[in-house]
Amino acid sequence: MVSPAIALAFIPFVVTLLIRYRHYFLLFYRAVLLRWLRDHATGISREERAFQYVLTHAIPGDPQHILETFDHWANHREYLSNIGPQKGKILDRLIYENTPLTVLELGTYCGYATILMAQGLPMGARLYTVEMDPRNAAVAEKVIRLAGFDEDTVELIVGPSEEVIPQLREKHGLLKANFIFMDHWKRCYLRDLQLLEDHNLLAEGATVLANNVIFPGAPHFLQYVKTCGKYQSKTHRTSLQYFRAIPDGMAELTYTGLH
Ligand SMILES: C[S@@+](CC[C@H](N)C(=O)[O-])C[C@H]1O[C@@H](n2cnc3c(N)ncnc32)[C@H](O)[C@@H]1O
Repeated sequence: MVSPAIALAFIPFVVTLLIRYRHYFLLFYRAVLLRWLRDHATGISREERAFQYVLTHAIPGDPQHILETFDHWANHREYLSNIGPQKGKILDRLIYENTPLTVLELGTYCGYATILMAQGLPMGARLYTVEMDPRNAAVAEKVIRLAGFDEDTVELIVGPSEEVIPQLREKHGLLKANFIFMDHWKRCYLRDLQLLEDHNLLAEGATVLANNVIFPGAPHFLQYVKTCGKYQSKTHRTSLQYFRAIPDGMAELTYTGLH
């Protein structure tokens, strides 16, 4: 039995923890608890609820307005795992600077970053986006088509990246990617980068942008890109999507092919 005196001594420690990590607790509350409660109350997923809001508030065929409507929902209603406006600016600038003809996104979610990238692509470019959760993919498909992008511009592939990547060339006609946006589960980053290398799917000079390398973090991935000799890399320091108080970053790699 813990004596009341010892229990009292822990109170300042617990209060300090609560204050110090309050943004992470708030994130847990918004992203996990609230989501769970509302999923049960409404019987539909958070992503489907966000889509219904977008459908009734956004202008069809206007990708920018659709992005802003998602941002409004995520800021004022429920948290979403979209890349969000702050990191979106970095992604938008890199697409503009690189003018890639073939783009691969790993982790489509609701299609937010997909339409952000698609709206900046040069004529004739093609974007492949991979999502393993069929419910998220169903939402993304509707969002991408609502934004006005057809199958020739954006192809959504439903399946886990480890199964899809080896089939990209034969089944989907992707010869080499010039721009890769990695935004799926962080533990898959290293494995999938090596899969892309092994299947010779990275064009020389290709840009790889990896999200959330600080929070939740992808240490093995970062260690590999720094030591393998195949990439030049830098980190864009920013904050977690829709949570300015939580530091995060995106790693930008340039594939040199040398090792
Ligand atoms: C952070 S969200 C992606 C956000 C999206 N890129 C955006 O900014 O709009 C991560 C998504 O990756 C998907 N995912 C996770 N691991 C995956 C894998 N191995 N293959 C394909 N999709 C995956 C999840 O189902 C989830 O929808």
